[in-house]
Amino acid sequence: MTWKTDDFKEGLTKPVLVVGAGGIGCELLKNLAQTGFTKIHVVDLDTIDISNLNRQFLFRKEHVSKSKAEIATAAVKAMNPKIDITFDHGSVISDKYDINYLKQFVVVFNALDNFAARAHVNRICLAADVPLIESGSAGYKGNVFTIIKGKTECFECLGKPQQKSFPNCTIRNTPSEFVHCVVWAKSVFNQLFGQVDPDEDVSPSAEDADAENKDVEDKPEANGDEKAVEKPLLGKSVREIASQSGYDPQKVFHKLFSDDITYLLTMTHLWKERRPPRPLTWEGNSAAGAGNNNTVWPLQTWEGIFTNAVNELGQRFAEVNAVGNVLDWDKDDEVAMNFVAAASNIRANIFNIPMKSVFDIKSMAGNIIPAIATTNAMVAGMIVIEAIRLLRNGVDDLRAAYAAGKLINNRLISSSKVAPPNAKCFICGGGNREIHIAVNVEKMRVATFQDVVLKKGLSFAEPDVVLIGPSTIIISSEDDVDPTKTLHDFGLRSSSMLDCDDFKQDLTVKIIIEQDSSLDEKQYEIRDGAAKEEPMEGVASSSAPRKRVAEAVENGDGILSKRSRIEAN
Ligand SMILES: Nc1ncnc2c1ncn2[C@@H]1O[C@H](COP(=O)(O)OP(=O)(O)OP(=O)(O)O)[C@@H](O)[C@H]1O
Ligand SMILES: [Zn+2]
Repeated sequence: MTWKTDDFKEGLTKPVLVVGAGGIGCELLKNLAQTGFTKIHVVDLDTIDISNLNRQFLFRKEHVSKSKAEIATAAVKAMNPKIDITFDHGSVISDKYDINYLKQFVVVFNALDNFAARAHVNRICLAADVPLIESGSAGYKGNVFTIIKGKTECFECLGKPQQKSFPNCTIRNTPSEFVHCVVWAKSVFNQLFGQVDPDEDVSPSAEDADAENKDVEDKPEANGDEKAVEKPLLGKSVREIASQSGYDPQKVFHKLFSDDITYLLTMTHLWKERRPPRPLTWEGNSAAGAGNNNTVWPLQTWEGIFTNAVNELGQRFAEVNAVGNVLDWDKDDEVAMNFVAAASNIRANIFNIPMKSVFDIKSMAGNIIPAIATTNAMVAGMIVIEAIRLLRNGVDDLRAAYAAGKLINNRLISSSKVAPPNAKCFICGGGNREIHIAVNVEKMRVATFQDVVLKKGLSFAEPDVVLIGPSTIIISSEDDVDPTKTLHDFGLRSSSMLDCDDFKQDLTVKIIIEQDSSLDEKQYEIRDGAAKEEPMEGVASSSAPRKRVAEAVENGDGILSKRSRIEAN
């Protein structure tokens, strides 16, 4: 008996939508064409970059800078001219891809690389009641699962993966892993050459973990000879020291690796159970020992590299600053990368943490998980198997498939039953769509609430927000918000209730505001009892509210439990 029944063959002629023509998308389009799908529409907003060519095999060198969707479409046509394939060079979040448009497809395939687009497609597919096959890969890991309204969990049932963050006091006072030094070094770059952000202060912190430490705070101000041990220059920021000295590398080095470390040593209780750091003095070393980027160089060499990088970046900063700009850190800018590599290695050495190579630091600092062509090929294969199951037997036959990057029971690819919808999911769970959000209404501006909380945090595309009761319009998707107004200015208080409606996603959610004056203007907390954050080091856990704090940061492509989703591909 063949599985290619007439019904199945008929299914292959129905229109399918492929969202994303990158690593997984190229493999998938080829598989769909070879499996016999005959009506395909593909959408991708990007153009081909030379770095895509190693794995996005539908593209060639001559296609660089051309539309991915267009070239992929032409390549599929060349494979089989009978296939009716069309494309859009644009975003799936654009108006064209509304719920009605989606209803023509028998299945949608996500081959995306970011949470926002994935969440949006999840919502519009649920609203249109069209099955969505979601997929992702990161390094050797990959997964595929199908989302069917009311039958399976959706993309957002497990909540949004939180970016790994480290307690501020660990970064500033007591680094214990190399990555803490990398995070610190990237902040130093911004403090010296970028947009100064007070939340990214790099100097020792006398707060939090050190609240009990009276040694420093209670001592009278230093005078005369004792100055070096008391509060060495902590009053001046590294930016002030740098600009007052014309970015003198010796002065910057002295502040970061001598004065600040000496200051930390005065917080004696920090070092009762830790190995204390060791201040360094600048010796004017050169970068002569530098060699292969894969090897770890001697400390003196890093000092020389640090010196060269401060000199060059200081000059660049002076040029751009003269016209009101600042520098942005970029892992592919060799000098900026060298600065971070040198600063993190010197700090690591001071804190007795083994140093690392530029290559290792680059992948830590750039948060890079390599895209691997064979993983994408495996994922695209799994997607088509799921699509065939879906077309043949519907939801009963589906499996969530994943590659864990290692053999499990001698298999590279494993699968599990599809999970049912999470009753608590605010997208597909049914019942009350309510979210409790803590903000500081006096500090948070409506514009921040719109961009950071609703769009970045909760993945709304075009939210309209009304204050329930007085029916005040807080945000209208058709008008710009007043950038000066706070939530308080619009009458929001603790327990205020908002109706948040997104026409594009056919989604209405009730938001209950909880006032928390400990939060700053860009912070918010989803108080749903879901993900918890560890308390700050040194703060008794009983006194620390163990809640999720989401910041105004783009979420990283976080990964992975058995069933969880993969954000990159
Ligand atoms: N909103 C969107 N609408 C349409 N396509 C999108 C959207 N967001 C992302 N994409 C596309 O999804 C694809 C994801 O593929 P992939 O992860 O291989 O990314 P890439 O950008 O090609 O590679 P890399 O990030 O490694 O340079 C990309 O081609 C990207 O342009
Ligand atoms: Zn859900």
